[in-house]
Amino acid sequence: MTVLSIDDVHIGYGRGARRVHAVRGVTFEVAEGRACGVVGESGSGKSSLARAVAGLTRVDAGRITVHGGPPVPRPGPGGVRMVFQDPIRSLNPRRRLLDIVAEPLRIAGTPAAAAREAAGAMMRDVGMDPGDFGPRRPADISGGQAQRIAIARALVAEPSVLVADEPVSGLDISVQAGIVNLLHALTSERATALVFISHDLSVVQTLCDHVVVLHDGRIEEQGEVADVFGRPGTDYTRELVAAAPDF
Ligand SMILES: Nc1ncnc2c1ncn2[C@@H]1O[C@H](COP(=O)(O)OP(=O)(O)OP(=O)(O)O)[C@@H](O)[C@H]1O
Repeated sequence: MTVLSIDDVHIGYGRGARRVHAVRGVTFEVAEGRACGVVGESGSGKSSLARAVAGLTRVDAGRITVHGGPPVPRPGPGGVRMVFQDPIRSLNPRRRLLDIVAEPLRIAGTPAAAAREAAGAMMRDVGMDPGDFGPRRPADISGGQAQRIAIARALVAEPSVLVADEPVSGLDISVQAGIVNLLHALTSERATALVFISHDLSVVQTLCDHVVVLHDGRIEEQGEVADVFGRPGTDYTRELVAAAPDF
């Protein structure tokens, strides 16, 4: 079943001669439990699209819907949550990790004790023992552990869509695979639609079913990952594939 629908979306910044058309008529869909990669060179519009899917950037034209309604950046029906490139900066440095993971549930009105219990279970799901890590603060953990906490916080209130914007780019190579496997396991188990923004084609190939190639804000091509990367249909995609190390 289609969860996320992006229909002829346009996003621009600024006015007049300085106007930048960041996204120009992008259309694609993501079904439940499926992962869609969005790739393209720097400035191709990936982050603008990601933020719009999360309801954080206004769309100038076209429509983004989650289960038929507008995306909302909070828990509940139509909920879309994001994880970002810099996990430590995305976590409140003053709060304990268990409280950080519990916060979306508290916002959604879950009583404190139930929220803490669910947050503890979610921490276990991302491989962080709540007894050990729950009382710690973001400064006490590594980047990979912080990304696990950010993923736990994003998924604890069961959003319909998770948008991950370069979630492993800032991490040590040795911890990247663990985070990618975790994203795959958690989103497919929960039937969460995943939009995965990355410049790393090999990570997209591991994680995603479908891929959308963006070029200057337009879709260059899209399709099943094996087809697009295995038999690129355009010179732009061919160059992206050729430029990818270890590919
Ligand atoms: N807040 C903004 N104000 C003005 N222009 C912006 C803003 N955000 C993005 N842009 C411009 O929109 C275009 C697309 O940027 P965007 O960040 O979406 O691309 P990207 O593919 O995510 O790039 P990167 O990989 O470098 O993050 C670029 O030309 C960028 O300069």
